[in-house]
Amino acid sequence: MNELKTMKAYPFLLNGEWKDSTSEKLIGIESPSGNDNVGEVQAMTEHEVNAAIAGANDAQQNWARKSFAARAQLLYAWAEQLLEMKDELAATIMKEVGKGLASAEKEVIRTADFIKYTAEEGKRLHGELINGGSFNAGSANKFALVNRNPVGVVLAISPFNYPVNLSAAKIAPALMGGNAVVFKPATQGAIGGTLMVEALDKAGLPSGLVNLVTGKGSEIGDHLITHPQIDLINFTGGSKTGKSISQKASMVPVILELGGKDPAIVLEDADLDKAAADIVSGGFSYSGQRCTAIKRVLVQDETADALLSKIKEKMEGLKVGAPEDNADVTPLISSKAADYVTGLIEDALEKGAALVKGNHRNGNLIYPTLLDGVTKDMDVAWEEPFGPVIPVIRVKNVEEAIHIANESEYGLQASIFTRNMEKAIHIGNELEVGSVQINGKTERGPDHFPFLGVKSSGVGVQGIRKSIESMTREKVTVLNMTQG
Ligand SMILES: NC(=O)c1ccc[n+]([C@@H]2O[C@H](COP(=O)([O-])OP(=O)(O)OC[C@H]3O[C@@H](n4cnc5c(N)ncnc54)[C@H](O)[C@@H]3O)[C@@H](O)[C@H]2O)c1
Repeated sequence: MNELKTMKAYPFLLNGEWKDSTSEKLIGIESPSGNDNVGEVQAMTEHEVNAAIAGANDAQQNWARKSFAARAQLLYAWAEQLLEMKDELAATIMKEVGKGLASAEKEVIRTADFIKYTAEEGKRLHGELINGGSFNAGSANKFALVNRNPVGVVLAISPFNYPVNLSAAKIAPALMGGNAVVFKPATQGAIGGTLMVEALDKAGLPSGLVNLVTGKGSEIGDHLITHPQIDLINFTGGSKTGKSISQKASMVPVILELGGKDPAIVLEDADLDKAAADIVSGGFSYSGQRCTAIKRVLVQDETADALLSKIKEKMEGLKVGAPEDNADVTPLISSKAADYVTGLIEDALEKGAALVKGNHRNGNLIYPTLLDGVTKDMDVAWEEPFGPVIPVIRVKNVEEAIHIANESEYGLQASIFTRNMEKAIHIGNELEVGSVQINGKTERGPDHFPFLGVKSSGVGVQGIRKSIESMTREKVTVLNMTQG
């Protein structure tokens, strides 16, 4: 494994061995700035994918018999190894997905914390004993022992934007629950994913318990998700892919974390400085390439001018440039992604939106862009840009803000900025989203909070305890006591 670091073509881990694919096909990974080849990963064959799933299935039998304490030991060791590899991992995340170096380092540290907390939380997963007599007197001689059992082999498919964190956020709870994992990282993000698995391997991973599958999702995705030995699919990515997975994975449970169009609803009594600061960091950090980025602002007309001028002012503080320089706004993941964002901006401007700031492009780097006067006929009012553009939609009143917020196909999170807590809670109750943030930006975490999306934003619940629960199932054993 020592040679892994110096190789440009990264191998995959199959049943305890690091291998090159017999396909002899490699997938090149370019940095988002487009001027650096970060490395290559293997395009695995269907035969190799089958071996990965079969190996995981075999390894799971032994692992399921291990105590929670023994499973936790592997996770602690994994977290240690990740921290030892922090610099290498952070540099890889930076180059591969164009994230500022400091944020990339934070991603690694947060991941190690996540894994350790998962080990702790897993050890506290106690079963339950239910007395039948609480339903009716005739059942008083029955006791249900309710235990949590693994589902079997979990297929973990992760997106590019947090290639280490969102992958470990599937793998660690799955392992703690007694499952084996077949892990398919996003193509861009696959090197970070590979190094993360290397850390797990160094930590003493039993052979086959986590197998790494690399290749293009569009080529091997269907084969993976319809494989009969996959027992649960845990997917994070775009809503289109997620929906197609849920349709094809017939009778196999799915957990889907998908796209979002999180609104920030700003009322006239809000602390506008706080709202503007949160909108700027929530909308533009990592160039808006976050599922929970603020992706539209709904503001009452009489407050809009003051809010816009504060947002504009705070945008001056954003650093735009290279991930190596810790910029907040860096080149987008691909030219296709940048073209998409440019198209949304152009459509809005053609239809009469006012450009407050930005709309400047250099390669895949799009400068933070603020649009005022966005109306419902513009694509940017509804589509997820996954880029640094914030559309501001002016509304007459709170009811209109709630209506437009709920008209979206997405329902991940929403922010409400107001000093009136009762009003905030009322609005929050009306919003069709998984989480509401009162006086704060939309964001994932802390990682032990439940995390979910509704409508096209997802199915199932994650968050450390919830993730373990979502990837295990209850098993009920009924003791029928002899009456007497
Ligand atoms: N809700 C959340 O928690 C959350 C978190 C991060 C990202 N996201 C969403 O992810 C998207 C951005 O990530 P992305 O561009 O990597 O998403 P994507 O859907 O393009 O890819 C996600 C993963 O799916 C794989 N994939 C592609 N086609 C597949 C197929 N047919 N079958 C199986 N797998 C396939 C990809 O290789 C990758 O590993 C955004 O929409 C964002 O909102 C959501």
